[in-house]
Formats: sequence, C-alpha cells, structure tokens
Amino acid sequence: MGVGLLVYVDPGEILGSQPTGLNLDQVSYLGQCLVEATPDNFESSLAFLRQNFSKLAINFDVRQLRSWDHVVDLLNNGASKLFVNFEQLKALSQEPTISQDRLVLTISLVNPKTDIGKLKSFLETNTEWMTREWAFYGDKGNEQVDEVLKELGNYPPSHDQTIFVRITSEGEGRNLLHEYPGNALIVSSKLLTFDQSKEGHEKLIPAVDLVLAGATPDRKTGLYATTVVDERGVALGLVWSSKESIAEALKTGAGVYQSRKRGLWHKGASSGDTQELISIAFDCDKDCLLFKVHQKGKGFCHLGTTSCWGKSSGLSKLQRTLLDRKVDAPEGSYTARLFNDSKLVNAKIKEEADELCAANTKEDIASEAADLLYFALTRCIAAGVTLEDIEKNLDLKSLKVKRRKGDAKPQYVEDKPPKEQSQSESNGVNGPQDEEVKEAASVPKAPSDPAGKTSSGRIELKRYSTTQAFSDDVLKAALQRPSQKSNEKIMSLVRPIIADVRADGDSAVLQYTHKFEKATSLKSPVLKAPFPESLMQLPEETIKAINISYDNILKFHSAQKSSAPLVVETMPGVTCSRFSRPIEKVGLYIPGGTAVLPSTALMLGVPAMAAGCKDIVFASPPRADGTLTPEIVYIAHKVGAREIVLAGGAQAVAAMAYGTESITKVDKILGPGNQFVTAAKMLVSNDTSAAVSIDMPAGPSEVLVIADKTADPAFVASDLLSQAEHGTDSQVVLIAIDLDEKELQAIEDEVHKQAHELPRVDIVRGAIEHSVTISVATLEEAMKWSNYYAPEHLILQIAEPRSVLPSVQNAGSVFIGGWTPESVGDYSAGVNHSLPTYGYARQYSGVNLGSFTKSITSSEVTEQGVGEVGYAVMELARCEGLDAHRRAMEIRMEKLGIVERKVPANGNTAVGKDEPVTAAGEQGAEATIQPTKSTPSESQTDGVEAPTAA
Ligand SMILES: NC(=O)c1ccc[n+]([C@@H]2O[C@H](COP(=O)([O-])OP(=O)(O)OC[C@H]3O[C@@H](n4cnc5c(N)ncnc54)[C@H](O)[C@@H]3O)[C@@H](O)[C@H]2O)c1
Ligand SMILES: N[C@H](CO)Cc1c[nH]c[nH+]1
Repeated sequence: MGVGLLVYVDPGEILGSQPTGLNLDQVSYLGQCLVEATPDNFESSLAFLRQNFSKLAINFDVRQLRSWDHVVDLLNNGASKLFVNFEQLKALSQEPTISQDRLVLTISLVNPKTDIGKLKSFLETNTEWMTREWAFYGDKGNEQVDEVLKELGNYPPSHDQTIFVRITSEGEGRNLLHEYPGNALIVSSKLLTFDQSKEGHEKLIPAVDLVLAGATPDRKTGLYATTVVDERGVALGLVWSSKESIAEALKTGAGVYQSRKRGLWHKGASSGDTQELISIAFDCDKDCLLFKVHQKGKGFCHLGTTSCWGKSSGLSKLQRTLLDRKVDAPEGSYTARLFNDSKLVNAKIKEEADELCAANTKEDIASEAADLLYFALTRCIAAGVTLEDIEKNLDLKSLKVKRRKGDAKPQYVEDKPPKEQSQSESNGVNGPQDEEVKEAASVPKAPSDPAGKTSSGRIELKRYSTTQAFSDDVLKAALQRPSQKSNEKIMSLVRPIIADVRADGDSAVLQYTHKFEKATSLKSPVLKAPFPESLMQLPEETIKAINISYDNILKFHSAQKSSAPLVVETMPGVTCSRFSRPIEKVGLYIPGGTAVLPSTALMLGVPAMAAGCKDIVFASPPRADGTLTPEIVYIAHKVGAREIVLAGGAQAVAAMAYGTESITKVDKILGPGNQFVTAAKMLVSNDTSAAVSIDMPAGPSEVLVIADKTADPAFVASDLLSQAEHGTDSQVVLIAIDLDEKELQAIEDEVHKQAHELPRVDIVRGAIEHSVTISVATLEEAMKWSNYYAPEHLILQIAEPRSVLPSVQNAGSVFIGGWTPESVGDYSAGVNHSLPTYGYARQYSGVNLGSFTKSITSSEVTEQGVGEVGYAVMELARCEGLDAHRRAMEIRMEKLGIVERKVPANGNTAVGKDEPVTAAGEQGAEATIQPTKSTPSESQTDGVEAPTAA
C-alpha cells in the first residue's frame, strides 16, 4: 500500500522543459505519482516512465490518448495503473493479458448529471466494476464524491476499494485531511510542500499532513509504529515515527524517526551508519508505516549487524560480500580474478548453466543453481548491477502485456532430425507442434515479410508464392499453425485440476472459478433449471436474432435425422438393422475466456435438443460477479437444459466428466475451447473410469480464403479479419489465384484499414503476425494447398465457386461465393460452427446431429437363417479357438436337426494352407461341414482345431 497520496505531475516539470523547482526525489518518497499523458506530451511521458520506473510507481491518466499503441507502450514500459474513461475501459477489458487491477475508471463529474448517468448504466452491465478502483475529477471535491457514492448505493465504499479523489485547491485539501481513510487523494505537486519552514508555505498543503490523513497512531504514545526495510524489502528493525520525524525525513531524504526517550532521532547521526530514504508507505489498514531505506555503514542495529535480527544471509549476504570484495578484494584472490577477467567469469557462467541443465536430483539442482547465481551475480556486481536492479527488471517484465513467446534461440535448441517432421506431415496430421521444434524450423523470409514489425507497424499477412522460388517445404512451414504450449506442459497444468475436482467436487470447482474467473462471490458452481427470468433479460432485438438463428439451426439439424431404421436381409432368414438413439446426458462447453460466445450455446444446444438428449448440461465460465451473460441463460432455457455449470476450463470439463455433489455426470462432452479445455477433454476421454466421450479437438479459430480476380478485396479482408479477431492464436490464410501486385495490394490495404477500425485490433495484430498469403497460378494449385491445410473454414470467393466443391477433400465447413461471409455460418445460416481446427478436418467432422446420437444395430435369424449362416459362424469361431461361440450356433443347429450342412456357394473355406478343406472359393463349388465336438485340450495342442470337412 502507498501513503494514499498521488502527486499529480507534468512530465515537462520533471524532464526539465518546465522547471518549477519540483524535486522528483521528494515525490518518489511518497512512492507514486500520476502523469497526464496526451498525444502532445506522449514521448516525454514515455521517457519519464522509462527513466523513473524503478524509483516510483508511475500512473498515467490516458483519457486523452487516442492510439491503442500508445496505451500499450505505457503498460509495457511499466506504468503502474492507467486512469481510463468508459470506452477505453471496455476496450482494454477485452485484452486478457491486461490485468484489471491496472485500470482505474475515471469519471470527470464536469457535467455531474450526465456523468453519473453514464456511470450508472455502465455499472448495470459491468457489475464487477462496482468494487474496483474509481477516480473522481470534480470541481467540488469530497462532498460531491460523497453524493455520487450515495446515489450509486456505494457509500461508504468497501475497505479494499480505493476511490481516488482529485483535490484542486489548497483549502479543499485541508478540509479533506480526515476523510476517506482508505482512499487516495490526487494532489498537484504545485499545491504541496515538503518543507514547512520555507517562505510562503502557508499557502501550500504540507505533504506530511496528507500522508497521515486517516492513519491510526499508537493509542498510548500517539506515535506511528514503523518497520524499516532495505531496498529489497528485507526487514532491518522496528522503530517509531511522529508527524515531526516524518516531515523531517521527507525534507532531508534521510532515515529520521522518533525515539520514545530521546525525541527526534536522525539515524546514524552519532554512529555514522546513516540511511538514505527511498520511500515511505503504510500497511493495509494504515496503522504501521514502512520506511524503505538504503542503509550505509555497518548496518541498522546498534550491535553492528545488518538488521536487529542478526546478520544477513542468502543472496543479500552474497551481494554484500561481493560489493565489499569489489572495493578491496585481496590481490590474486579468486573473486579478484573474476572481477578482472571477463572471459573467465563468462566461461564459468556457461559451465555452471550446463551443469544445472544436466543436474537431476534436488540437491544437485540446488547446488548447481547456487554456483550459477554466484558467478552471475559476480558478473553483475562487476558491471555495477545489483540485485535490486535485477528485481526491478523482473517486475518490469511481469508488467508487459505483450510477452515474447519465450522460445529458445535456435542455437540452444537440440536439432530434431528433419525426417521426424516430414513423417508427421506424411501421416497427414498437422497436430500441435512442440514450440522448440517450430522455432528451429526456420522459415525463409518472404519478399515483403515485414521483418521486425513494431507494434505500430502495418497489419499484413506474410506473402509467399508458388510461382516464385518457394519450395513446397517452405510453404508447408509457412502454413504451420501458431505454436501452442507443448502438449505435455498443458497436460501437466490440467492433470492436477482434474484430480482436485475428482477429489473435492464442488469445492474444488468453486475454488478454480474464484481463481481464474475472479468470481469470488460465487457460492454454488451450478445453476439448475428452471432458470430465473431475471437472469435472462434481453433486448427485444437480441431475442429476435437468437430466435432466427435457433430456427435455422433447428431446421438444418432436424433434417439430418434418418427417417426410419436401416433394415437389410443379408441372407434368407438373416436380417440386420440399425437404429439410432440420443445420447442421454450431454455436457456442452461454451467458451467464455476472451469473448463470451452465446452462439456456441445455440450450435451445441439446438442439435442436442433436436436429437432428443434427455439431460442437457451447459458449462461456461461466469463473469467476475458470478453471473452468466443473459443470452446463454436464455438459450439454455430455450433448449431445455437441466443445469448450467458456472465454471470454465479444465475444472468445468472434469466436473461434467465425473460429476460432483451438485453437477450431473454426463456421457459425452462437446464444445470448443482453449488449450486447457481441449487438453482436459482429451484426458477425461482417455480415462475409462470416467466413461465419457468427446466430440473432437476444436481449438483456435482459423479460415482459409481462396480469392481470384473476381473477388472483392474488401470482402476478402473482412472474412480474414473475422477469424483473426478470435484470439492471437488464431490463424488466417489467403490463397490468391493469379492476382497481380496491384490486386494483392488492394486486399492488403483493406486488411490494414479494416483492422484498425476494430476494437480488438491488438488481438487481430497478434493473429496476423502468423498468417500468410500464398499466391498460386491456378485453381487446382489453390485446392491442393487448401486440402493440405485442411482449414476449419474454407471460403470460396472465385468465379464459379460451386464447381470446385467436388475437389474439396479436407475442410470443416465451406462458404460458397462472395455473398457468403464466414460469420453467417458462425451465427445464423443453420450450419454448425463447432468445427475441427488444427488440420483435424482431415479426419473429423464438425458437430452435427450425429454427434448427439449413437447407433444401435440388431440381428434377427430365423430357423431358415440358422441353416444359412450357421456354417460361417462355426467356422470362424473355430479359427479363433472360441468354442463357446461355436457351441452357441451348434446347439441350435442340432436342435433343428441340421447335423451336416453344405458350405454355401460363395463361402470361401480356404482358411489356411495346412487345412485339408476343399477349396470352395469358386462360384458354384460345394463342400460339406459336420459339426464337431472338440475338447479344450484338443484345440490347445496345436492352437488350431482341425476342421473335419470332407
Ligand atoms: N473450433 C471451433 O469450433 C471454435 C468455436 C468457438 C470458439 N473457438 C475457440 O475457442 C477458444 C475459446 O478460448 P477462451 O480462452 O476464449 O475461452 P475458454 O472458455 O475456452 O477458456 C477460458 C478458461 O480457461 C481456463 N484458463 C485460463 N488460463 C488458465 C491457466 N493458466 N491454467 C488453467 N486454466 C486456465 C480458465 O478456467 C477459463 O475459464 C478460442 O480459441 C476460440 O477461437 C473455437
Ligand atoms: N468462428 C468460431 C468458430 O471457429 C465460432 C464463433 C462464435 N462466435 C463467433 N464465431
């Protein structure tokens, strides 16, 4: 926690363009500040952040920024929080890598009525924001904010909800000192003084007063308990502070405390072991101060040790020793050699890194890691880099919203023999690839490959061509799906989740929902039908749209029912039939991570209902307030679902596969999802004790568009983008038939232009980074590559689209002609959108009515049939050495008096080369067979019971 005070600074003030006498060190003692970033000062705001990220938490008011890239740049460079408006909040909330804790909803209150109205309607649909962080920028300060909070029914705000309030005048600041104990004040640096002895200070607010607003002193002494820590947060001792000592510390930048016996205590005044103040902060309930200091000399304790709890240990101790050695290492000592010989230290780091990789036991790993840390820290200290610098760097990396993939560079990856790769391709399965293998298979750059693309670069697919010098291998590599976490890695994350749900049922499901969905208020993991009306309140137009789609999906899927059982008489008196039955209990997973997909609820729920499944169970991750989007509840109600599991990911899959106290165990789980969902589906379907099957592996969405000269560039681009916006792991492919540079450019321009108009432009950018255009000369070539890729969606924007249907061998669903966007299939045409991805269209179909049914077959043999088929049954049972099988037929033949039976005209009795059976394969040839009575011992002697055919 900070001190509940955000100093509002202009970057110009600190970077020197507007010298105002502001002392950044003093601002940083308060631990945090707020900068207003505008398009005009963006570069200096960013420079200020980069220079000072390690000194203090820097927050930005970004409401005037228009560029998404600018906002992301600030987050990536370590901005602590962003103060945002409604629109920005909605867009940023869609980006899963941005933590909601880094966003503060900022309300201007300039036109109170409109602003409060807006806030109210925003909170109605985004209830989770009721308890998140808000900032009010009014001109009437605290009282106005009280009124707003009361009107919203959020007064007083909960203890853990910070409300930032901007103070615009000195008088307002003074009046506010005792209000809002848990909250934070935003005060311009121009209104603050760190030195009350300066002339003219009366017109300013003493920083110490604001720091102490709402703090609780010790009841007896009136002092503030104070923990003193070093730069790394290691505790040095416990002391007391007073308002006077804090003011003095802020003024002098030193460790100054309040001795209960001797008054004001300038630490080190007599011992020389002084302290430089880094920052002050309060604990969670504002009754204990935290002074972070740089301790000089022997240490903090009067006994001469680093801390009052004795000497330091571990990495702190190693750093202390190395720092001392750097100053006075005995000549010829090993550490002195390391400091002076960079080749030696570098070689030792590599040697220890190798040893750490080779270590196996816990002890060896710890020992090798310790050696590596020793040499690595020596290298750092020699270069003036401390543990604090390293830790700051780690913190900065953890704040990046766009992380690197983390693959190793090719030289560190063990080479895989090229054979292995081509083999998997020749198997016809383009399944998930190990990340490292993919990285190693370097893809030559295409001519217009925008290498080193920046986040503000052009959004375009990489270009390849079969008419230029690109080998098939290069094109195949370009068409690989984006790498996913290795199968084993995902499995190892998912297995414990499944085990927990099996062991602890509902409580485990809830626990994971609290963790992943942040729905901490959720008390039950399931919603049972009948679902309350209040949970499915929808605008009329949404209901209309759902109903249109529902009807079309129902029509198309109902038509897939076979009208009557299949009946075939295979021989006189031998009748076979097949009839289908609905699977009784089905679990339908509706994704809800990066986007909520009610349409998937339709695509799974409607066919399940049409098939006649008895128990339909939905599962979907709830929102942070524990509720589901009303569209999903409405659809669940419409298809007659019995319950909705309020959980996502592996925990939802496990709950449906095994059942819990309150969740129904199902027979089959269907529905798409991310890697965790897919891995969990695969694991449970492989566990015979779960007795559950799954539909298929349906992962990140993808599309392949085949376009010729007749295609409209804007249509082509829009179809590519519609799948690119699903997730950064999506991939889109354009196969361009005989397009010249101008025509290709027209599509690329449209992609770039349309992408920038989308709220999910950053997701699109991520997907397009691994998406490609392949130029081909002919339609045949286009089909060859499309069938190789086996896309989830194939879009034909060509002159005569229907004519190529016979050549489509591998695809989940085909969209014929320029007037058929892929999204019509996603929502409303009637076809299913739950389709195989990742090349699985080679062997799987998309979800259809048959996915919810199973077939049962029947046989019926009459007396006549026994005579007809008996011979074949007995002979094959004999071949397999299964006498009980043979007997079951023999007994009936005996009863009917059929002791000898002719081999049917078309029966092939040539069962083995040693067999003394009359060859009867030729048309019309006849042989006879006599039922035999072999004993088990007979058949065991040589494993083959000799037939007695004559
Ligand atoms: N192929 C198709 O037919 C089709 C149809 C619709 C959607 N999709 C795809 O489905 C996917 C949906 O993915 P999504 O993420 O948006 O939603 P999701 O519901 O599949 O996954 C969200 C869940 O993932 C789990 N999770 C997240 N991070 C985790 C972690 N670190 N460890 C363990 N579990 C974790 C959480 O439980 C969370 O509830 C997208 O890739 C989309 O393209 C495919
Ligand atoms: N295109 C997705 C299938 O890959 C399905 C979907 C749902 N909502 C929008 N699209």
